[in-house]
Amino acid sequence: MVTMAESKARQREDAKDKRAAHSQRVNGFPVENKLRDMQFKLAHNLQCSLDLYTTLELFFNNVREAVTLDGLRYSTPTAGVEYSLGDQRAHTVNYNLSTNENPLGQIIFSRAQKFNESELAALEMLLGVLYYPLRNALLYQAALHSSLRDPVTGIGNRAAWDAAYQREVKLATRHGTELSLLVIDIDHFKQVNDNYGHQQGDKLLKHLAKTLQDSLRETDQVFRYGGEEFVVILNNTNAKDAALTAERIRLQVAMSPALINDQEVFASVSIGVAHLCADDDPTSLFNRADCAMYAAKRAGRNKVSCG
Ligand SMILES: Nc1nc2c(ncn2[C@@H]2O[C@H](COP(=O)(O)OP(=O)(O)OP(=O)(O)O)[C@@H](O)[C@H]2O)c(=O)[nH]1
Repeated sequence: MVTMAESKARQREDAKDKRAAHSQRVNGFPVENKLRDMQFKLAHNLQCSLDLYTTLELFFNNVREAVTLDGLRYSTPTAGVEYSLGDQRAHTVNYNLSTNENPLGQIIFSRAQKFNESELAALEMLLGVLYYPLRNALLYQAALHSSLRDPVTGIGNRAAWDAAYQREVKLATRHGTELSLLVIDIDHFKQVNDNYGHQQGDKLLKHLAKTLQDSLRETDQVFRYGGEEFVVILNNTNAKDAALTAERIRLQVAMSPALINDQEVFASVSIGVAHLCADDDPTSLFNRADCAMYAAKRAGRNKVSCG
């Protein structure tokens, strides 16, 4: 049997529970307390990585727990990043992000239905948590990028080459796919330095890196190995096509003068080609391409030789 006092107390408790439930969710949408918990959880999760793409994925997945979203697009022209997550839909909301005047890029949320005011407020609250992790991820990416770039030519440096080469040989060996390698050395480069000075020599290196990149497919990878030597990894490329590619590069270099001290200076390159065989490892493949390059030099320069 329930007394009158007990019944009143129970009614008071029920009303309290209802108010609490209401403050957690209105029309299926989480409000203040819940959002604060989500902000806290998001801030915690975003501490887990300095990688830009992981940061954006964590953010997207966490925000989706608070607001229904189909897609997110992030772009920053300054860092050359464009990244999409989920499915992009008709209704979008854009935010330009910055801290202390430093641009951090643009985020576009999208979904099939319109966003309402309280959802926009929630997105903005959660975006507030993203600013500093995003800034740190961008700084980390810039540091990583510059540690792997050759400052003279802007292409991958020796460290980038080492990592990429080991990885590509391992992958090609494991999957049984074709892989070829070019070792490219500028002919008589010392004369350019001697005649025009080191700064102009650097200009020629830059010009050559661009000519190489323009002569290759996007999936080919070109690096400055050191000094006036470049290396190119050709994925999914057999020996015959690698030799044709090398010949195309040789001709392109010979036909594209660099502008040095307002004069057109023609350079040439000697190229060694090697194709990955069943019993090759990264060192043996490289040595064959390198020896072939020296054979091309001995044969008179401005030549392609296959090892
Ligand atoms: N400007 C400039 N010169 C460099 C750089 N790195 C190496 N060099 C120069 O590259 C030249 C290489 O000379 P060598 O090894 O004799 O080769 P080469 O003159 O190209 O002759 P061959 O390779 O035999 O055709 C040297 O003068 C180096 O100082 C660089 O970053 N910038």
